[in-house]
Amino acid sequence: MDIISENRAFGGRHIRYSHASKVTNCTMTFAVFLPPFASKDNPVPVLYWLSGLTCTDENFMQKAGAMKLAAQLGMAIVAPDTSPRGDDVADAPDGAYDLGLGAGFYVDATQAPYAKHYQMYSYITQELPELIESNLPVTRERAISGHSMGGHGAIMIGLRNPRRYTSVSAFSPVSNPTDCPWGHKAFGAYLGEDKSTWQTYDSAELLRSEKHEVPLLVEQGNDDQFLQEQLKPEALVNAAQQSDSQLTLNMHDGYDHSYFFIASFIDEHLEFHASHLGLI
Ligand SMILES: N[C@@H](CCC(=O)N[C@@H](CS)C(=O)NCC(=O)O)C(=O)O
Repeated sequence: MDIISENRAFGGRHIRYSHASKVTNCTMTFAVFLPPFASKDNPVPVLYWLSGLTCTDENFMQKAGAMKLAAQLGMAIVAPDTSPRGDDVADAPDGAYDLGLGAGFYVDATQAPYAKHYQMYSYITQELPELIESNLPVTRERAISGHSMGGHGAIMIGLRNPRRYTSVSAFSPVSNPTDCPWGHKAFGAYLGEDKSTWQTYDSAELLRSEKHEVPLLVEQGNDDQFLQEQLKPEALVNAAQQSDSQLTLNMHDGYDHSYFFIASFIDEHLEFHASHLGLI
C-alpha cells in the first residue's frame, strides 16, 4: 500500500492509500480514518462506507462530518472508491455519470467491456478487508454503511455476508435496483440480460427471500429528488414484512439526497454500529 496523503484529524489520522488490486486489475484508492490510540496492541473495529454515484474515496471523509464521533467511539472508517479507475478501464460509451467510472454498483461484472476491471463486489468483500486487516491496526469486526448506490451496496453485501458484518445501515439506498432506471442500466451493462443474476445483487429481493437477523437501519429524506424513481424504500419495507426480518426505516421531512442529509444523521448511524460492535 502506498500513502497518497496523511493528515491528523480529531487526534487520529486520515490516510489515503493506493494499491495494486489483483481483483480489479488496476490501481485502487481508498481512505481510512484511524481513531486515536489505534495500535497493534489496541486494534479497533472498522466501519466500511460505500459511496454513491460520481463519488471517490474523498466525498464521505470530507463532507459527512463522521471523524469526530468515530474518534470518540474508537472506530476506524474505510471509504473505498466507487469503481476501478485508469486509462484502460472502460467507461460508459457516452461518459454518463450512472455507468462506468464512479458507478461500479458493487457487483462483479460478467460482460465485456466491463468484466476485466469492474469486480467491485469481490474487491469490497474480500480483497480490501484482507489488505486492511493485514496492514492496519484493526480487528476483524466489521460494519457496513453507504449512500445511494453505496446504500444498495451496503445492504446487499451485508445481507449476503451476515457473518462478516455485525450491522448494516444506509442513507437513501437504491433499494430495489432490478426495478429502477439506474439499476436496469447498470445491471444490464455489467451482468447482461439474464435477470436471474440481477436478483443476487438486489437488496429488496435478498431481504424478501429469507428471514435476516442482521441489524438494519435506513435513513431517507422525503425531499430526495431520486426517491420515487430510483430509491423506492417501500420495497425494503415490504420485503422485510414478507420475510419477517428486522428493518428500521426513518423518513425525514425536507431532507434531500445530499451530504447535508448524511451529515445531519451520521452520528445516529455511528452509534448504531458502535453499539453492535460492542464499543458502547
Ligand atoms: N447527476 C447527479 C447525481 C449524482 C449524485 O447525486 N451523487 C450522489 C450520490 S448518488 C453524491 O454523493 N454526489 C457527490 C457529493 O454530493 O459529494 C450529479 O452529478 O450531481
